[in-house]
Amino acid sequence: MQDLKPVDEALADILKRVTPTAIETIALSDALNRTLAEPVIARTSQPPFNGSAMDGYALKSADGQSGTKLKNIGIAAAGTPFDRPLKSGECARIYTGGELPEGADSVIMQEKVTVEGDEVTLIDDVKESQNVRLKGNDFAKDQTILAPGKCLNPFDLSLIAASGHGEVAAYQKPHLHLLATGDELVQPGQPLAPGQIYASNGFGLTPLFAQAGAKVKDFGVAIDEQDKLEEKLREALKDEPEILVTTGGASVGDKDYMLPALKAIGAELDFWRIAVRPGKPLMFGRLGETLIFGLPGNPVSALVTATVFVLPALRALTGQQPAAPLLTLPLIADLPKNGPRQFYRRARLIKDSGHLSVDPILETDSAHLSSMSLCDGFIVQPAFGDAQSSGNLISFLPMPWALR
Ligand SMILES: Nc1nc2c(c(=O)[nH]1)N[C@H]1C(S)=C(S)[C@@H](COP(=O)(O)OP(=O)(O)OC[C@H]3O[C@@H](n4cnc5c(N)ncnc54)[C@H](O)[C@@H]3O)O[C@H]1N2
Ligand code: MOO
Repeated sequence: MQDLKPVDEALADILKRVTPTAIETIALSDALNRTLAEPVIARTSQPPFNGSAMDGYALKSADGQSGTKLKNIGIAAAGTPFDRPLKSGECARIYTGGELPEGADSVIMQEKVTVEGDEVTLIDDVKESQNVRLKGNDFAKDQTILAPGKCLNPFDLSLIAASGHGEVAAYQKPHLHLLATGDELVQPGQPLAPGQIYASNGFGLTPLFAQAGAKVKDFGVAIDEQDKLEEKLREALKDEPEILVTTGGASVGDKDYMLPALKAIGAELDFWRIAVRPGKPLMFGRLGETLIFGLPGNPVSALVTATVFVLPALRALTGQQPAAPLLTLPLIADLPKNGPRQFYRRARLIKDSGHLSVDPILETDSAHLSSMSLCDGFIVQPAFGDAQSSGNLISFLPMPWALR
C-alpha cells in the first residue's frame, strides 16, 4: 500500500503552492476580518492635543496646593479651544475631552474644589499632568500602528479610524468553489427515497470557509459518472477560483471517480492519502492557478480536513500566518493510545470552573455529526501517541466558536 504522508509534510507542500491574493483598497467600514496588506501609518497624533480626562478646572500645577484660591476665567469645552493663555492664579472650567488652555498643565476634577462665583478653591493637591491626556500618548503622527498580516478585529477598526484613515489596503478575498459528488445525495427539505442521504457537507463547509474570509460559491452535486463529473469540474474551475474544494469520491470504490476525473481534465495531483484521522483519502492538486482539495465524502472527514488543510491555505492566501494556534490544556478524562495516523479527536472545552479543560468525545465514526455539533475543537494526538490520563496536558485545536 502507498505510504501515508504525514500531516505536517502535506501542509508544507500545500503552503508552498500558495501566493497571497492581490491587494485592494477598501472602506474601513467593510474591513472587519480582512487582512491588512500594507502598514497603517497614523495621519495624526492621538490625542491630537493635550486634553482633559475629567470634568473640572484646568490650572498651572505650580498653583496646585490644597487651599489655593484661583480665578475662573472661562470655559474650555471639547471641540472649542480656549482663546487666551492661562496666567498664574487663574483656572478655566474644562470638560472631559477639552483641550488644555495654553499655560495650563493639569486638571483638578470638580469634586475636589468648592466654587463661589468665579472663585475656585482647591480642596486637594494637584500634580503636573494630573488628569491630562498628553498629546501623542496613544500614538504619534507617522507612527506605524498596525503591520501587514493583521486580520482586523473591531478594536483594530477603532484604532485605524482614530489614526485618520477611512480606507485600508487589504488582500482580496479568495474565491472558493465547492462541488459535492454522489448519486445518493438529496438536498435537505426534500423527501428521502430508499438509499438516499441528505447532502450535509456544503452546509458546514460554506460558512467555515466564509468565516475564514473566502467568497464561497457552491456548484451543487455531481453524479457518479466520470464524464458528468469532469463536466461539473470544468464548470467549477471556469472562473479560475483560487481554491476548488470537492467532497466525496476520493476513496478506492469503483464509483470513486474524483482522482481519474481530475487527472482527465489536466489537474496535476501533488499527493493523495494522508496520515490523518479522519480524512485519509485527501487529494491535493492544481489546475493553472487554482488549488484543488479533494476532501473525503464522509461528513466528519470533510469538516476535519477542511479545518486542518484548507483553512491554513485560505489564511496564507490572505497574507495571514497559516498555522492555527494550538492550546495546551489539561484533559478531564482518559484518552486511548493512537494508531498510525495523526488523530483529530472531537472534544468539548469545559469552561465552568474559570479554568479551561478538555473533555474528549470518544465517538470516532467519520459520519457521526451529533458529536461534531457537541465538540468545540479537536485534540491533536500524534501518530502512535501514547494513551493519556485525566490531568495530562494535550494539544487542542479550537474552532472559532469554541469560547462562546
Ligand atoms: N476499501 C476501502 N474503503 C474505504 C477506504 C479505504 O482506505 N479502503 N477509506 C475509507 C475512508 S477513511 C473514507 S474517509 C471514505 C471516503 O470516501 P469517499 O471520499 O470516496 O466518499 P464517498 O464514498 O463519496 O462518501 C462517503 C460517505 O459520505 C457520504 N457523503 C458524501 N458526500 C456527502 C455530502 N455532501 N453530504 C453528506 N454526506 C455525504 C456518502 O453518502 C457516504 O456515506 O472511504 C472509506 N472507504
Ligand atoms: O479517513 Mo476516513 O475519514 O477515517 O473515515
